[in-house]
Amino acid sequence: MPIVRNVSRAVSQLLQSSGCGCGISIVPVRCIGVSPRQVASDASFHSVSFSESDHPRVLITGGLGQLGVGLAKLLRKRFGKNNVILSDIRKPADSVFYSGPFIYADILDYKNLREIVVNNRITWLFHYSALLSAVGEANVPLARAVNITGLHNVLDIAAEHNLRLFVPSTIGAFGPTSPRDPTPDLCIQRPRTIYGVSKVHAELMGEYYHYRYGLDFRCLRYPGIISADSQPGGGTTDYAVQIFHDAIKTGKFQCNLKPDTRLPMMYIDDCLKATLEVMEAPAEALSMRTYNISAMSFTPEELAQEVQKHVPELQVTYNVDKVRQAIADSWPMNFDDRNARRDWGWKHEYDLPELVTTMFSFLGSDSRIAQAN
Ligand SMILES: NC(=O)c1ccc[n+]([C@@H]2O[C@H](COP(=O)([O-])OP(=O)(O)OC[C@H]3O[C@@H](n4cnc5c(N)ncnc54)[C@H](O)[C@@H]3O)[C@@H](O)[C@H]2O)c1
Ligand SMILES: C[C@@H](O)[C@H](N)C(=O)O
Repeated sequence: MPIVRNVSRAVSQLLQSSGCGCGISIVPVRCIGVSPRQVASDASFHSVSFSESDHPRVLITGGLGQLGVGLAKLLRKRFGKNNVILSDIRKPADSVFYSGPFIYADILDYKNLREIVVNNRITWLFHYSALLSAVGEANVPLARAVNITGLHNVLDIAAEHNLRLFVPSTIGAFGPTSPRDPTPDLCIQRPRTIYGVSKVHAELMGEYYHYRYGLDFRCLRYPGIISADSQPGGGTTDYAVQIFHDAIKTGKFQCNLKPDTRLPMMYIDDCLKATLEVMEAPAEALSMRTYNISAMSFTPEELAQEVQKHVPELQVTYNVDKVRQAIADSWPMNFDDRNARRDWGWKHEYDLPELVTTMFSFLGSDSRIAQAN
C-alpha cells in the first residue's frame, strides 16, 4: 500500500506542476517496437527550435485532398515555396508535383513520419489526413486507424520535436444532443459518426498534450468547405460543391439531402485564411485551443435558389441518402464563433451571394448571369 500511495502522490505532484502548459517536465517519446515511454525532456534534445524571426518549415499531411493543395499555395506565398512540404499517400497530379516539394507520407507509419520531420527540420505541422463523415461510416476500421491511430502518431512526433501543430476539427464533432442553433464552442459533444468521435478525440488529446506537455496545439472546427478547384473527399456537405459542377455540365442536380437541411458552410479561402491566422496568433491571444469558425449557413433549397440566379434553367431534384441525412440532422445548423472573433480577430469575407458568384467565376461560367437577367 505505501508504494501505491507514493506513486499516486508523485502523479498528483506531476499533474499539479504541469498545468497550463508551463513547467513541462516530460514529453512522450516512442521507439519503434517498444511501447510508448517517457523520458526526461532537455532543451538540447530537440533537433529543431523555431525562432519567431525565421520562416516556419511546414509539413502538410493528407495534402492531396480538398483543402491541402490550397493551403500549400497560401503558405508558400507567405513562407517561400521550399519551406512548405505537401505530403500524402496518393500520387500527385503534375501541376501539384511541379509546384513545390511533395513527398510520400503515411501517417500510420510512425518511423517514416518522424524521419520526415527530422530530416526536413519541420517546425509547423498541418495534419489534414482523415476519412470524412460519409466514407468513415462506410469503413469504420480504416477511419479509426487513420483518424485516431494516425493522430496519435502525429501528436507524439509533434510533442517530441517541439512542433506547432494544427489539427482541423469539424461541425461533425457535435451530435444530436448538442445545442444546434447556434452551437457554442463548449457544450455537449456526443457525435454519432466515427468521424465525429475521432475529431472529439483529437480535440481532447491535443488539448491534453498542450496542458500536459506544452504542445503548441491549435484547432479550428471547420464548417462544410466549398471549393471550385478541388473535389471533396466523401463528406455530408459535398452536395454544396457538386451542385456547381452539375449546374454547369448538365443543368440538372440531384441532391442527397432534404431541401430544408441547414448546415454551416464556408468558402475555402476563408477557411485557409482562418487556419493561417490562428497559427500565427500569439499564444497569449488564445484563450482556448479549439475554436468554432463560421461564415454562413444555408439549406440545399437556399443554395439552389442562389445558384439559379446564375443558371436559371437548373433543375434540382431530391433523392435523400439516409446515412448522410441522419448525419446532417445531428449536426449544428448555425455555429457560434464569437470566441474566435474576439480572441484573434477572425472575420469571414464570403457570404452566400459572394460564394456563389466566386464559384461561377472560377468555374468559368459567369456570362450566364447576363442571360438570366
Ligand atoms: N472539407 C471539409 O469540408 C472539411 C470540413 C471540416 C473539417 N475538415 C477537415 O480538414 C482536413 C482536410 O479535409 P479534406 O476535405 O482535404 O479531406 P480529404 O478527404 O479531401 O483528404 C484527406 C486526405 O487524407 C489522405 N489520407 C488518407 N489516409 C492517409 C494516410 N494513412 N496517411 C496520409 N494521408 C492519408 C487522403 O489520401 C486524402 O488526400 C480533414 O482533417 C477534415 O476532417 C474538412
Ligand atoms: C463537415 C466536414 O467535416 C466534411 N465536409 C463532412 O461532411 O464530412
